[in-house]
Amino acid sequence: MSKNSRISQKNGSRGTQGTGKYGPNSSDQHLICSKRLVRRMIQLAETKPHSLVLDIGAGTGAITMPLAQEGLRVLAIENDPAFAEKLRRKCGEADHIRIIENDVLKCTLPREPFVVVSNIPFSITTPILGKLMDQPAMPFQRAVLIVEYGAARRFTADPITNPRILGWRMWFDITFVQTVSSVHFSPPPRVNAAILLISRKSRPPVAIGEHRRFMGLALHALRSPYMPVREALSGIFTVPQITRLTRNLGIDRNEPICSLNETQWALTYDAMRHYVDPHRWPRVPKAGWTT
Ligand SMILES: C[S@@+](CC[C@H](N)C(=O)[O-])C[C@H]1O[C@@H](n2cnc3c(N)ncnc32)[C@H](O)[C@@H]1O
Repeated sequence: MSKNSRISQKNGSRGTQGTGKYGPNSSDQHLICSKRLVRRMIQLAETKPHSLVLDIGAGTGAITMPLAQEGLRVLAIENDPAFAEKLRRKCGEADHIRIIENDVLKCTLPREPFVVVSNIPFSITTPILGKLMDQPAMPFQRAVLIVEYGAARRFTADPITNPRILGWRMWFDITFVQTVSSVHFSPPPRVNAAILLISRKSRPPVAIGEHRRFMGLALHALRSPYMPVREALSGIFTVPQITRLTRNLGIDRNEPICSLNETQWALTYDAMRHYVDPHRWPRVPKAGWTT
């Protein structure tokens, strides 16, 4: 594995197999105990031979080991010292598995294309997804993740009311694959889980180079998601421009702004770029913004 491929919480019941109650993740250690579930996840990842695959929150290797057996290059990230040590012992000298004992949120992601197959710690689901998708220019390609059921529903729901999720869904397809019963984990979490599939859009409706400016529009327009389109866009477009735009979008000016789908957002962004004076464009958010 190249040097460049370095990887520069609150619910569920308490786990007891890692550092346990004195460790960093005592409520986040629900280990997979179903080989069939792991096989399904690997199948959904559609990796190519020698793909670089990240296992975020690798635990004792329920996903890492089968990934390595497929001949894939695996980067296993685990911040519990006891789990990391168990994993190191299991992996032995395997040179295509690299273990990073660190907090995933402090790691630098690889600079080469990579895939993620993980049963992630539920309590940091949003920060992990943000790390993967807030900067779509990064080489992250695809993820098969076990997340909490409610989170999987939230990230795939329509209408999209949250600008950060809109930003993710403009460049990535996010799909709810299936519910996963809590009996497939040890100890079982209090809630069911789900498989979430994320894949980079091959033809995103807005170019990657426009991402920050698009986020300016999304943050401004969705500041109050159920506001009528005519009001939400009034600081940017003139009244005649809004009339023309809503006609082109095939919607009523009084519909809530959150009712726009990804294609309609792209058309709105395009109209702003072409017909609106730049001094009326919403401010571009600073690097590191989140909502
Ligand atoms: C749900 S368990 C999954 C373990 C293993 N992948 C499995 O499926 O059996 C989540 C794992 O993430 C680890 N973890 C929690 N917070 C973390 C963080 N900030 N950075 C890295 N690993 C973390 C926990 O120690 C735990 O091993």
